[in-house]
Amino acid sequence: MKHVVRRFHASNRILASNNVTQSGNFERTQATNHARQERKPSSFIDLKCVNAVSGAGGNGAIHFFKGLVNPIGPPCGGNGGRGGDVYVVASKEVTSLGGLLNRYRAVNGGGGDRQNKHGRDAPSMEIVVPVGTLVRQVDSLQEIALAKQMAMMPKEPEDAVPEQNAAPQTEDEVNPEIEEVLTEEELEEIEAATLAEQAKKRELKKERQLEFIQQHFIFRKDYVPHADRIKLLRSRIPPRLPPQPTVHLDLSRDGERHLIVRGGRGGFGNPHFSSNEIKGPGIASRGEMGSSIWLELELKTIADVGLVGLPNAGKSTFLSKVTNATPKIASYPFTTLNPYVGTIEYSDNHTITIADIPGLVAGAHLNVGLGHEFLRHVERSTVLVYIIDLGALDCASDFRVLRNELERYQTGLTLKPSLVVANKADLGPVAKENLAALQKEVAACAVADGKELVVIPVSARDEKNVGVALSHLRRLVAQTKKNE
Ligand SMILES: Nc1nc2c(ncn2[C@@H]2O[C@H](COP(=O)(O)OP(=O)(O)OP(=O)(O)O)[C@@H](O)[C@H]2O)c(=O)[nH]1
Ligand SMILES: [Mg+2]
Repeated sequence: MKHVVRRFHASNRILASNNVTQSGNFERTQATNHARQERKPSSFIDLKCVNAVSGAGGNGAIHFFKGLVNPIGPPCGGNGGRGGDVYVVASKEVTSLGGLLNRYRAVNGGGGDRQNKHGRDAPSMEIVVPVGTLVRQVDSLQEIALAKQMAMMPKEPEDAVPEQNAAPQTEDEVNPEIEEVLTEEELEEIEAATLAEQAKKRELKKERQLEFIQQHFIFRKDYVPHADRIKLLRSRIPPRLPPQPTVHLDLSRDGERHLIVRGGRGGFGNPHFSSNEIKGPGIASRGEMGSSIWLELELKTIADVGLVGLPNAGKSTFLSKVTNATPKIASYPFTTLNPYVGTIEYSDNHTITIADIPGLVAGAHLNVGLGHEFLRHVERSTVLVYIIDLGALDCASDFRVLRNELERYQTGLTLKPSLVVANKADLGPVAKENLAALQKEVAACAVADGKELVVIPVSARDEKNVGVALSHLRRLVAQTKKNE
């Protein structure tokens, strides 16, 4: 049998300090400490938040051809280039989110130049993620904090009566009592003050308008546009593009590529603004700003088969015998700390991918052991394989524990087409006795679910009966895919 393997990087999965102990459960004691000491920190990460920022467009330029006759010739400022887009790409060459940066910032577009030279368009930037990554747009941390703050702010009582604003008095409606009291000079002073106030307001409005215009346009040195030009320029501001839809992607194919944030458009050089009225425009437009969004990336392995079992049941041994994956195998629990994916290659070159994940224990949903977060890696498997240790004290109870944890992770997960591999069948009479008890329990579950559930005794270590399990797996995967 030929084997091809896709392997996740070694893990630095955080061994969350978890001292929860329940009777009958594994405690994360010496065994896990052992595993922790033996493993060097590495980069397996299956959940990550990244910030994607597109590049700003380049500014348009203000230039004029200079001739011998005419020192200020026709306008020749080039347009600005486009800012870089940010894409997300799925690649089977990448197996973890561990290598991703926290921020992806695309380059800004180049500015325009003299002699109608346009700025260069910036290259796009790619966030390369493993196949099986889910990409969701989320609020930035600041936005989440702000929303929380707003929610905590006391609301205005509904029955509060709004303050009655007295209608402004016009000149003719001056309170007669005041008129009686104020002298003519005093009234003139008030009038002058009001006029000054109004002039100040007008000035302020003009300043604001200019500021707004300057956000979109660049002017030749010392040029301050008049009110009519400001009005004209306002009408020349390019309309905004429709907002991009919220990002929500499931990257399941190798090479899949999606636009995440669009780069800003480049600004126009001054020739764009020449017209019959304006022959030598000292104006160019600025490039559009880039956009920034936050993405939550979650890796959920897509394999045909997902192996689930208690620690030490022999999942990694099984994987190592049916593929050429080389997971660590040892006689202490929690040897496997991050998912592995291997490929079973049948003699007719048919292939099936199979994912081994860290062991589950009772209470994994409460973060006992390594927790049940790793189940995201079998969630999307076509078929589940329960690996049960026939040397354990109570195999039937082990099977119940596994099913319970699967259901707690995701309701209905146990209804997936499944196979029970009763491992360590080489252990003699104990194994035989346990196998009978397990078969009884599995049969009861199969009846309750109305599903076919077969138990295949194997010895992964001695490679006994493994071929039967593989044939059964192939049939189950094919059948399920056909029905989908
Ligand atoms: N007797 C016997 N021992 C086995 C068999 N399969 C695995 N083992 C032993 O069981 C122990 C655990 O095997 P692993 O494959 O590391 O178990 P695991 O389920 O991957 O364990 P975790 O990664 O800790 O969850 C090792 O000492 C293996 O040699 C088998 O078929 N028979
Ligand atoms: Mg293992």
